[in-house]
Amino acid sequence: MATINFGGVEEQVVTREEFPLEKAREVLADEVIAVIGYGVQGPGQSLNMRDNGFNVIVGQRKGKTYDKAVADGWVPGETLFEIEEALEKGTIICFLLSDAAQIELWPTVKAALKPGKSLYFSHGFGVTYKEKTGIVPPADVDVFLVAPKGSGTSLRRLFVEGKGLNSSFAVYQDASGNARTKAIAMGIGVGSGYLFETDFYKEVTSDLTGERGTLMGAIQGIFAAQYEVLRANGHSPSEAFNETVEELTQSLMPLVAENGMDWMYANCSTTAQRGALDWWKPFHDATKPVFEKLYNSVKSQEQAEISITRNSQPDYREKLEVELAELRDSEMWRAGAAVRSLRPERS
Ligand SMILES: NC(=O)c1ccc[n+]([C@@H]2O[C@H](COP(=O)([O-])OP(=O)(O)OC[C@H]3O[C@@H](n4cnc5c(N)ncnc54)[C@H](O)[C@@H]3O)[C@@H](O)[C@H]2O)c1
Ligand SMILES: CC(C)(O)[C@@H](O)C(=O)O
Ligand SMILES: [Mg+2]
Ligand SMILES: [Mg+2]
Repeated sequence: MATINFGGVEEQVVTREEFPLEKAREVLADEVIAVIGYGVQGPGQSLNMRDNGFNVIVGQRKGKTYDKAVADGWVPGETLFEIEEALEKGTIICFLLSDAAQIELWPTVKAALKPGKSLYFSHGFGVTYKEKTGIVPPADVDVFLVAPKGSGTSLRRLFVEGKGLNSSFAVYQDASGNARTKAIAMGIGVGSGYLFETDFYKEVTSDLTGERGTLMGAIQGIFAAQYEVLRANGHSPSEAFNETVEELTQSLMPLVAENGMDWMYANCSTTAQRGALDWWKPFHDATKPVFEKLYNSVKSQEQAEISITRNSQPDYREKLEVELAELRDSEMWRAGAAVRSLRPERS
């Protein structure tokens, strides 16, 4: 473990220098890694591991997603199987169904978890909320997680570009005495940049907060609020969209990603810097109570309950699609589609 100073706090992280791909391949040399589910994380993780030289198979029920797996080069009967068959063949079971679907499939997965096998998650959800999910792994299997901090789509794209997402890892149960090493080897295998250690509870709590907060929920809320104010004051959709979203994603966030917030500020006018330095605090003060409410709702398991109940309904996909369509069909995001189509690289 390398000791890294994160803003004054020292943490131990695993880097690819100290745990190279070669070592990960050695650790997992005798394992058959069965990726169960081919939604978003399934393709990213399985393709990266396959390209990294691991022995990987995919388990996916028949349908559109199965066909996608075939198109991605997984071969039926050789590296692509029905879920039950993949569970049988795998020694490390990567449980990458949606969190709600994991509940339904758990009895089947549990039956396949013979002593000595490992159960791998990419979220702390299933076992942390075991009273709600019923996911209680047998005592004689290793249970660990690697949670890439980003979409499976980005995990794959960055890997192909020779880059990587950072991932957290955690061990829930160490039956073999080797669970932590296996978890790290899996983290390197799926294409992580560096790996930071956590536990299942902290992973699920921070993850649910982040995606409801700044990563997805809060950002849409703030975009919508500013766009509405600009529109109500006579600004055109293109002016409002450019000043709310397009400039952020195309110009300013890449600067933040490159070298931090002060670097982005420093590359804007002193007029902009003066205003931003004055206004970030009122935005902070206005939103902090909302973040506190959100964190408490995660902590009380209310968010887990909502997620399970809503995503277990037979028509949950259709209902999500209606809500996504509402976003897509809003004036702001329709303006966004028009703005994107006019980017020089797209025209
Ligand atoms: N989406 C991400 O990028 C992301 C990022 C980090 C962690 N995670 C975690 O990774 C895990 C997988 O998430 P995901 O977003 O890739 O999942 P997903 O919602 O894309 O679903 C994955 C698969 O589940 C299958 N499925 C759904 N219901 C099923 C059922 N009843 N029986 C059998 N198969 C069923 C689908 O066919 C699909 O292949 C979750 O624990 C999630 O929290 C996801
Ligand atoms: C990609 C995210 C938001 O980080 C992940 O947590 C998810 O649930 O999809
Ligand atoms: Mg999440
Ligand atoms: Mg996440």
